[in-house]
Amino acid sequence: MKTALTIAGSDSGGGAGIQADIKTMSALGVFGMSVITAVTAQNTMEVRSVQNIDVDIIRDQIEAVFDDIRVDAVKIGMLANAATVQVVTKTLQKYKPQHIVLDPVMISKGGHYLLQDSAVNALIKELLPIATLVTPNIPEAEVLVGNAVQTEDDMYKACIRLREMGPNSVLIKGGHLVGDSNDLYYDGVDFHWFKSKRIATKNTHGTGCTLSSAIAANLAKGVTMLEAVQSAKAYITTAITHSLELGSGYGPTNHFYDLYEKANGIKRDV
Ligand SMILES: Nc1ncnc2c1ncn2[C@@H]1O[C@H](COP(=O)(O)OP(=O)(O)OP(=O)(O)O)[C@@H](O)[C@H]1O
Ligand SMILES: Cc1ncc(COP(=O)(O)O)c(N)n1
Repeated sequence: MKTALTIAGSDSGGGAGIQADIKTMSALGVFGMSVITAVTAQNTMEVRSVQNIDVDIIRDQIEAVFDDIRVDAVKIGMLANAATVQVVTKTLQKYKPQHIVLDPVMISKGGHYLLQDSAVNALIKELLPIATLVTPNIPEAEVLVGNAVQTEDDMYKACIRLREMGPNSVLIKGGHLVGDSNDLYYDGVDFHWFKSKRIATKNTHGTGCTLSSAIAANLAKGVTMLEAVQSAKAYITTAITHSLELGSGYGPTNHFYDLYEKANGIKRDV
């Protein structure tokens, strides 16, 4: 069986973070493993408190997995602070996984900081250069490139700038723009739009986590990056279309594989 490892924060509400990642990997028929960087007390409305995990324990979790189990792809989400960015980078450099999908999580839907401002520099200098793909949303792309990203033209420019910062490829997500929810991909040669109509729902908690995990799961199965993003976009679109009315805030996406299979005519490949 193919495997994928998520390095991210825990969301007690189950909609984002590690929980969304493992649900996505399971739905796509990939064996999910986890390194927990922080424990958040969170629901669909708010992040109440956060306990960052000691860097030694983060390093030990990564080493425990890699020293024993083949890892076909890695997905990185919430990293909380500079020390965590540094230990994750250093430990991954030791094992050199083939695929690293970096979702540069910064702020939750409810406005809580999930990455300290002082960690952004370490993320740019250390982690971006070893990423296979980086998947910022619009506000994250703005922080990383240092200017506004609001139009399609801005997205093209930000993709080029981000790629110069070291990752093999870039996917800027359009979920935070008005109008359709179109994501722009750039691999240094070609641009590619992954488009979908905006689905009228407030239940979009964990959409970025789900998308990046689906890309990692697809890469673990051995498809090309373009195929991995294409089918992950189909997965997240179905997951948002059938999102769940749970809680009073931003509800979670839906990971029932049968819905995805039906919507896209794809058979499970385990
Ligand atoms: N209302 C929507 N309708 C259709 N697609 C959407 C919608 N909202 C987000 N998406 C898609 O979901 C994916 C994640 O994008 P988004 O910009 O929401 O990421 P994000 O802000 O990092 O997510 P999160 O922080 O909630 O995990 C993208 O493919 C985006 O186009
Ligand atoms: C542990 C964790 N990781 C990531 C997110 C981002 O998701 P969202 O922007 O939907 O709140 C989150 N809220 N919590």
